[in-house]
Amino acid sequence: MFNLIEKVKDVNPLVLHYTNNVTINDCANITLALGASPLMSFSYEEVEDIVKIANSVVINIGTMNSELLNLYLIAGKVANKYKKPVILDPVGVFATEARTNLTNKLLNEVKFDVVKGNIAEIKFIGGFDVKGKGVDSFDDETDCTEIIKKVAKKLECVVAATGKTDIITDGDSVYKINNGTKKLKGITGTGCMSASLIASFLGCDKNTLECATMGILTMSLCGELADSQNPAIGSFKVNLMDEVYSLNVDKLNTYAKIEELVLA
Ligand SMILES: Nc1ncnc2c1ncn2[C@@H]1O[C@H](COP(=O)(O)OP(=O)(O)O)[C@@H](O)[C@H]1O
Ligand SMILES: Cc1ncsc1CCOP(=O)(O)O
Ligand SMILES: [Mg+2]
Repeated sequence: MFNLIEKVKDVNPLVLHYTNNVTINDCANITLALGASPLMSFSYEEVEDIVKIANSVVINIGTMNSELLNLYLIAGKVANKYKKPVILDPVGVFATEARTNLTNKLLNEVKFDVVKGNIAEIKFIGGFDVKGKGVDSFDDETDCTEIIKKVAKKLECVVAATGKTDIITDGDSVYKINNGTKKLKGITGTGCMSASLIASFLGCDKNTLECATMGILTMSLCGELADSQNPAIGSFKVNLMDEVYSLNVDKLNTYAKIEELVLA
């Protein structure tokens, strides 16, 4: 699986984003740092043409508005039509009824390959009680593996839930990642950027579970490495980008704290 870090650079997939206007620039830059090509769009006019040329599609509802609701739906459906892998980031799904309704509509009408959110967002989609505020999760205390597996079974796709321990599962096999640093919560967009990383891997390989795992591992591990000298928060963000740019198989072999649980 770690060889995907080289494959993504060789393939240089085109990663189409329908994303929020808070972290859009960071998503573009992290995609480039990993070795893929970002493309952002807010246009109805080009959906069909632009999805056709993309290798993968991100739909992130973070700053949705009434004009964008249908765009996300159309983009998702066109991605399905052209068999392009598509990932949903249901940012703040638990925060407002409008976000909940949009997410439910997307999940009902689009077949997603991956749904990625923080643990509170994913638990909420599964119908569980959550601890969160706005776009942030405070749901880190207990092991949520069984809950996240249930959500993956319900959604019939790979689910990636981020937190102190990241959990990635297709409902049967599970990867748990114990890299990371609290500082990743101190800058906005580390969740959004994780979706960009997953989509970059999805654009170059067919193993959805491994691509999702590598996307989350890249963020958590690079965050940990970026924090090794305890930099202040602004420098941490710069270091994070540098670590993603220089991540390789050797570093993954040395530092990844990843556990695989396979169905007995
Ligand atoms: N308490 C924590 N300790 C270490 N890493 C964390 C912690 N919480 C989140 N992370 C990491 O931060 C990144 C973003 O996750 P998260 O903050 O859950 O997403 P979001 O930004 O969507 O809310 C992930 O790589 C995750 O592993
Ligand atoms: C703060 C904020 N508000 C709307 S979208 C957004 C960015 C959320 O980014 P992330 O989910 O990566 O924390
Ligand atoms: Mg998020």
